[in-house]
Amino acid sequence: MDSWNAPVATAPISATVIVPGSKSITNRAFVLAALADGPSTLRGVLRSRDTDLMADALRTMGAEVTADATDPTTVCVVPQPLTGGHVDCGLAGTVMRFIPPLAALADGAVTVDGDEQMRTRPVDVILAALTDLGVEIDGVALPFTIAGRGSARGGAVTIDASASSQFVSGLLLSAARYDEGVTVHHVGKPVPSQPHVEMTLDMLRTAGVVVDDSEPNTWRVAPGPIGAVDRQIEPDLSNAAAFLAAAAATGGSVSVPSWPTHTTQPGAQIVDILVEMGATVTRADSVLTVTGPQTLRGLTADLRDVGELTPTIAALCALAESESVLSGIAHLRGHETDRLAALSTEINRLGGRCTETPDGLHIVPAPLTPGTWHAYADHRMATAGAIIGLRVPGVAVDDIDSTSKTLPDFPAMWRAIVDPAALP
Ligand SMILES: O=C(O)C1=C[C@@H](OP(=O)(O)O)[C@@H](O)[C@H](O)C1
Ligand SMILES: C=C(OP(=O)(O)O)C(=O)O
Repeated sequence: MDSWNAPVATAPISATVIVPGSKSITNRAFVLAALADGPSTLRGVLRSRDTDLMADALRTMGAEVTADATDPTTVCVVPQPLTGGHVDCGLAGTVMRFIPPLAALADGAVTVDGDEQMRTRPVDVILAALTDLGVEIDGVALPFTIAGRGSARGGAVTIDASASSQFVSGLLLSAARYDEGVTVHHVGKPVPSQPHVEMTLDMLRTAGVVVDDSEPNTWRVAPGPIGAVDRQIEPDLSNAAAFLAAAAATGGSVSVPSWPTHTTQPGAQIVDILVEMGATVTRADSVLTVTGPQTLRGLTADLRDVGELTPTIAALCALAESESVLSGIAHLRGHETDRLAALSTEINRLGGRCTETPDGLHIVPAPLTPGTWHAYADHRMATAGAIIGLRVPGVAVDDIDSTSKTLPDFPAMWRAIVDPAALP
């Protein structure tokens, strides 16, 4: 694989970026549509490795998932009786954690496997929960097999979801189709990425599912139909964050149209974080614009709710003029790669000063030097390298293609904002 020379910003970046649909909303919408009481139309769907894997998984299990011939981001999903099959989850946490509860409703065995690197990402909690709910499963890690029986009993289950909010979301998304519904009770350290759980609840309610979340750490989904929807998917705000960070890093301005007024996406919180680091933000109609400061400040923040923003934020912290303490993100050790180890190794490789703490990172200003930035097959590590490369000449990202996990056009989009004159 060829390494990619990160383009250097020779002037403050000034750009407008059209950001494709949200990975998290797309993959939830796919699951709900496959379980719904009629055909759904999803518009503004993200087309990327993670979302195409989800579409393939549902097709394998019998659902009709068809992209519009002229607009691949408009997808029609027609539910069909679910059957067994083989599912590849790649490196997509949403596929590995959202498919097993749905597979329990299939008539036949569903085997699930994924990338080599996926085998170390936690999945045992959701498999144990399904076993408690009466589902027969062979395996506690990838590859595993769910013995779908065409229906599942459901009931109440207690889990420790501190390693991933996706354990909760996965169980809730299919829960209405279980005979007794499903009640999930969490015990243990706090559930990370709470906005992603809110996103699940919000999308279930939009589909007419009755969910009770009135007790802390307990979610009750009543049995019943899941309504078909015609849904416009919001831009992916965590992907948008990398482009807004380019404005923050270079003292430039980046605008993102169609920024939602209300959203459950944790990526929206990048705006407050960039303001904390010295940026200014304006909004005109639906266009959000971030303008970077002359001097980027370090950040002290608990990122538990917004863990997936960490690589983007850490890249900015490595460029900042004061120290940063990022906490609440021990669970990132189970993301696409151990992100705390990866970020500290790569920042230090370029001459930076970053140390891992038990639940985060401590980053101290230091001049950065040229070198190779390793992505570890992690899309957000790759974009973090690109952000640092804006300000540090000679940074090469070893695997920029890993960005295809959620944003296949990233290299061209990045080139377009840094060096618009070079466009064909
Ligand atoms: O439900 C979702 O769509 C996601 C939940 C979060 O996972 P964790 O709770 O495992 O961090 C987030 O990091 C991931 O990118 C997407
Ligand atoms: C943690 C992430 O992804 P996944 O859905 O694979 O968990 C992410 O996109 O930052």
